[in-house]
Amino acid sequence: MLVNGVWKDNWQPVQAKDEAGRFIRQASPFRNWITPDGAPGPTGVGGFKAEKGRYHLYVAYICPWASRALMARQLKGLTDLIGVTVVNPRLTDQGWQFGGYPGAEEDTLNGARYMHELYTRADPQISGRATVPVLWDKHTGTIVNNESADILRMLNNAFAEIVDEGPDLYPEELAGDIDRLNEYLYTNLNNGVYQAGFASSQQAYNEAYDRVFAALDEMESRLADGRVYLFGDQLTETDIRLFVTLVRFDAAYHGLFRCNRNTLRAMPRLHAYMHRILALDGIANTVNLDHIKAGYYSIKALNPTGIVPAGPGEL
Ligand SMILES: N[C@@H](CCC(=O)N[C@@H](CS)C(=O)NCC(=O)O)C(=O)O
Repeated sequence: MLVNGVWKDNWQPVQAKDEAGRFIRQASPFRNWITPDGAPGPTGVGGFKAEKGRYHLYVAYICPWASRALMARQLKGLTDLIGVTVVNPRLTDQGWQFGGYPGAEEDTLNGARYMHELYTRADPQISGRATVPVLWDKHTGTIVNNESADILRMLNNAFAEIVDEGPDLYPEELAGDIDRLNEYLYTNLNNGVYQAGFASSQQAYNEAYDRVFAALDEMESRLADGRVYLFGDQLTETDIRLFVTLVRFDAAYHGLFRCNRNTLRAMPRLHAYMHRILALDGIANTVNLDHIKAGYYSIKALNPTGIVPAGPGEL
């Protein structure tokens, strides 16, 4: 991680935890928004007007948070407006690296070798982890935002005056319900699997495991009335947020993170729901099973040998 702009290479063992051994995720420092006219968004400062070719996304296919942003870019028809660079799925002592793995790309935009170089370019004194996703502004040479919840929401309408495509992922009439279900799913499932995986006490693991499966059971029941998506016929950002965890479940969380009461495949409605979303136009391009497995199983603190399991071969 970065400390006052300098990289300290003990990345892996230093996951933050509370007194009961529960994994704590750090808050994202860059919280500006792209808006149609460059006015400030809900957080941060203004100056980031929606323009074709001005912004770039740095992502990892292994990463569920980055994949939220990739999915929104795809669903909202923004692939020609916002470029993407995919990092190497295997974590190094210097964090995320560019190139050096099939499907990983060099940083032709900024010429960085590691993601942390972009963070210090944006803020030479920065402290913290150099996470993905990063939404980069080519005009000012800085990070607009590195919080996937913000990026997912801003891509829903920031570019609406240039490209008006895809479903409304945050319809006004559902906003309250979406916010509530997002929070529930984040706490219990999206972050819950990480809390199970990075727990450093039995108690912390047990708590997280119970919450993960309670949430999965609840979502399986929610789909029992035959609804297509979580809120009915309309795909929303909550579906994206659930999907990115489901699509990694059998390949990474079931084994590496010990969320092993059952596989996702054993939950027929959720499994079919996951495939329904995977089949949407362009979404399969945002999912790379090889990167997911190679990436998660490269976390040395959890898998010192680095051996990547052969299965599951398909989702
Ligand atoms: N709150 C952030 C979390 C992003 C995050 O934790 N990304 C992970 C990959 S899945 C990462 O980059 N980890 C590198 C690190 O922690 O050093 C978001 O949702 O955008």
